[in-house]
Amino acid sequence: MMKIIAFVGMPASGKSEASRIAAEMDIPVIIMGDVIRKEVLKRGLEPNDSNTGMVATDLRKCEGMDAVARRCVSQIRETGSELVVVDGVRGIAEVECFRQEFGKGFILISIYAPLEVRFSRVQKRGRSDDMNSIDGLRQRDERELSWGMGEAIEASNVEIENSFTLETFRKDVNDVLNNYLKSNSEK
Ligand SMILES: Nc1ncnc2c1ncn2[C@@H]1O[C@H](COP(=O)(O)OP(=O)(O)OP(=O)(O)O)[C@@H](O)[C@H]1O
Repeated sequence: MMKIIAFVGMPASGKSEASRIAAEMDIPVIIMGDVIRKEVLKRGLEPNDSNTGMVATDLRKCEGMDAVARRCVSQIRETGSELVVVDGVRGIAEVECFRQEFGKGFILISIYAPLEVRFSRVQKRGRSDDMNSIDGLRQRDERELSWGMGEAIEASNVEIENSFTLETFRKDVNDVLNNYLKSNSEK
């Protein structure tokens, strides 16, 4: 059975870090945001932050909350890989779409780190769209939750805590992914 693993979690919980670990293990990673960037280019727009946000909202309005997930399904199948990681699941509608498509082969992993820990990491990350106060991060959390992130986290099959060192996290993610790689090769 084809296995699809997706990471979900609050902003700066460590999802990109987890996907990077998968890529290092030579597992194909499908980035949901790329679907939106592709659509931005198709519409002849400049791929900046505001256009990306606008197109993401528009796609969901026109085609439903699972629009981006549905566009990813064919890309996932085209990899021809038995194990694929999907980066960027944000809402329960997307989880339902993948569950419907891949059944028990879809595995959702939530990543958890407390607000204060995430904020200190955001400050170190210094990404242009990052917030510069803990209230800013709290507002970002609220926005994500209002789009169904809370339900998606609740629907996860496994939780990985990322409150410790990066080394510990990398080992934990590696162990979980290896488990699924192994259970694939046993069949
Ligand atoms: N255990 C850790 N110790 C120290 N730094 C960490 C740890 N885990 C992640 N980080 C760092 O914290 C920052 C946030 O992590 P990352 O970008 O992976 O989060 P994300 O969930 O993808 O965030 P977003 O939802 O905002 O895109 C990154 O700079 C990452 O390298």
